Amino acid sequence: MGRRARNKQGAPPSFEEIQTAKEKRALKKRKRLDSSKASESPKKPKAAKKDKKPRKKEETSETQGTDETEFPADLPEVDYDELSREKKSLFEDSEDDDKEDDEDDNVKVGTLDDFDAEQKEQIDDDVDEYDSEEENRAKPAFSDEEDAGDELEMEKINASNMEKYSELLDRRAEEERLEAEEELVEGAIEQPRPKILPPPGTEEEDNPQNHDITFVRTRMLEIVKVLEKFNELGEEGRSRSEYVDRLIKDICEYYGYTPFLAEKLFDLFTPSEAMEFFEANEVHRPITIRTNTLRTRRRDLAQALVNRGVNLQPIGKWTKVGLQIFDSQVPIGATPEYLAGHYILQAASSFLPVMALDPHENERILDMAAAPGGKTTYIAAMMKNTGCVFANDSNKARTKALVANIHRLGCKNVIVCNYDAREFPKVIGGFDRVLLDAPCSGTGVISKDASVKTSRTPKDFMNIPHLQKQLLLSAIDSVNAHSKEGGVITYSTCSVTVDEDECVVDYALRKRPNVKLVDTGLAIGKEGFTSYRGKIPQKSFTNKKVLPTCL
Ligand SMILES: C[S@@+](CC[C@H](N)C(=O)[O-])C[C@H]1O[C@@H](n2cnc3c(N)ncnc32)[C@H](O)[C@@H]1O
Repeated sequence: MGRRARNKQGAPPSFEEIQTAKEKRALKKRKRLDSSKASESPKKPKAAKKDKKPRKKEETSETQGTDETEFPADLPEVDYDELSREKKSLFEDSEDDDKEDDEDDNVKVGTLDDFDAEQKEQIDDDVDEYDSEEENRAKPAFSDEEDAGDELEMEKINASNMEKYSELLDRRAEEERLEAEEELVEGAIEQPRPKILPPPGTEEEDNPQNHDITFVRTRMLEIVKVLEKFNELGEEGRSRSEYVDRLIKDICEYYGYTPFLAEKLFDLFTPSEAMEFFEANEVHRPITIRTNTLRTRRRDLAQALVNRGVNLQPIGKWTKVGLQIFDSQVPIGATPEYLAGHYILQAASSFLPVMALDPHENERILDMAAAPGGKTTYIAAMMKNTGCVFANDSNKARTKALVANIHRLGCKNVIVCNYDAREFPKVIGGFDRVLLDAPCSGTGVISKDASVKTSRTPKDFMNIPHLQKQLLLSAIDSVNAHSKEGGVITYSTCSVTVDEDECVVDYALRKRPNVKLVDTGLAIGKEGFTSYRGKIPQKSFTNKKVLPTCL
C-alpha cells in the first residue's frame, strides 16, 4: 500500500531511525576507541602538547540556549551555517532571466558579510576549547565514516572548516537527543513482553496516570513499538485492538483530538507514521513567501529583505520563487516590499497545485475556489499577465481579500467572479485549464488551525467530499478537451483523508470516462494510496492531475 508523504519537520525519530542511529553510534564508538588508542601512541605528540581545559557539554547547550532566546518562540531554529551557505547560493541562482542575473552576480550584500562575521565571532569563543579538544582527544572523535578524512585536516577553526565544526556540534546534540529517546523506550521495552497496558479494570479515565502527559507520552511510544512487532512484543492474552484503543485514547489525551478524528487519522498510517504525523501537527510550519515575478526577481527581493534584517534562504531547488523566512526584525506582512506587492506570504505546499497546473501564456484559465488568491496570483504571474484568469469564489466576503491581493500584486489578467462553482459550466466554459483547490476539512493544516482537532464530525466527512465531487465534475465540464496544449484540471486539497482526495478523484473518473490521470511533473511528493480498505480500485492518484481525453 502506498503511503502519504511524511513531513519530517519537528517529528520524533521513527523506531527504524532510532535503530539505525544506534548502530551508527556503536560503529562510531568503536572508531573513537580505536583512534584514542592510536592517539596514545608516541607518533602523535600533539595529543599531549597543551594542557587545556576539556570542553564541557553544557557549553554546547548554552550556545543553543542563546540562539533560542534570540528568536521568537514561533520561529524555527536556525542552522546558521546552512543558512549562510544557502544565502550565498541564493545569489548564485540562475533565475529565468539569466542574462540580467549574470550582471548582478557580483552584487555585494553587506548584511550577508556582516552575518558571516557575526557567525565567526559567535564561534570564536569556542575555538580555543575546540583546539584543545582537537589536540587532547583522538582526532576523529566526532567523525563520521564519510568525513573522517576532512576532520583530520581540521587543525584550527577557520572560515573554511567552521561549517564542519558546527555540523559536528549539531550531530553531537542530535546523538544525545536520540540516545535519551532510545533509553526512554528501551528502558521499558527491552524486557520480553513488557506489561504496557494497564491491567483490565484499571482503564478508567479517572486514573491519574492517564492524565500525566509524561507517562502518556512514554506509553504511546511503547505501544507503537509493540504494534510494529506485535507477534514478538505483544503481551500474552492482550489483543492488538486493546493496544490500538489505548493508543487512540492516549493520542486524544496528549494531543487534544476527538476520539473520532484521532482514529480516522491514525488509520491512514502505520503506527509510527501516525505518531510522526501527530507530532508534526504540533510544530509550526516554516514561514515562507513567494516572489511576485510580475514586480521583482527573487534575488532583488532577497537582498532588499536581508537589508531590512530578515534572515532567509531559498525554500528548495524545486522552486525558483520561494523563500523561507527564519527571523526578522520587521513584520514580514508590512514591509515596503510587501506593500508594493513584491511578494505574498504563502505556504510552500501551496505552490505545487499551480506548478502542476502549468499555466501557459495567453491561455484561458479558471480558478474555481480562488479566495484569498495565493494561487490565482501565482497563475497570473506564470502567465506573465497575458491571457485571462477567471478567479471565482462562492464566498463574497472572501473575494475582498482576493481582489486586494490581485491589486497589490499587479495582476492585470484576472476577472473576479462570485458563483457557486458547481454552476460554472452553465456560466462560461471552454477553459484551457481549471484549478480546483477545493474547500476541505483542513486535516492537512492542523498545525495552522488546531480547532480542526475537535471541530470535525463524521458528518463533515460525508458532506465535504460530496461537495468536492460535485465541484470536480464541474471543473471537468468547464474545460475544453480540445484545447491545444491544455485541457487540464488540477484537483488539490489541504486534507489528508482518503475520502476527500483519492475517493473524489476516483468518483470523477468513474462519472466521466473520457477523463484520464496524467503525471503532475512535480519533482517532489510521494505516491498516495493505491487501495484503502477496499475503497479505491484505481491506481495511485497522488502527483496526478486530471486530463479529459478528446470526446
Ligand atoms: C482552500 S480555499 C481556497 C484557497 C485559494 N485557492 C488560495 O490559494 O488562496 C477554498 C475556497 O473555496 C471556497 N468555496 C467553498 N465552496 C465553494 C463553492 N461551492 N464554489 C466556489 N467556491 C467555494 C471557499 O470560500 C474558500 O475560499
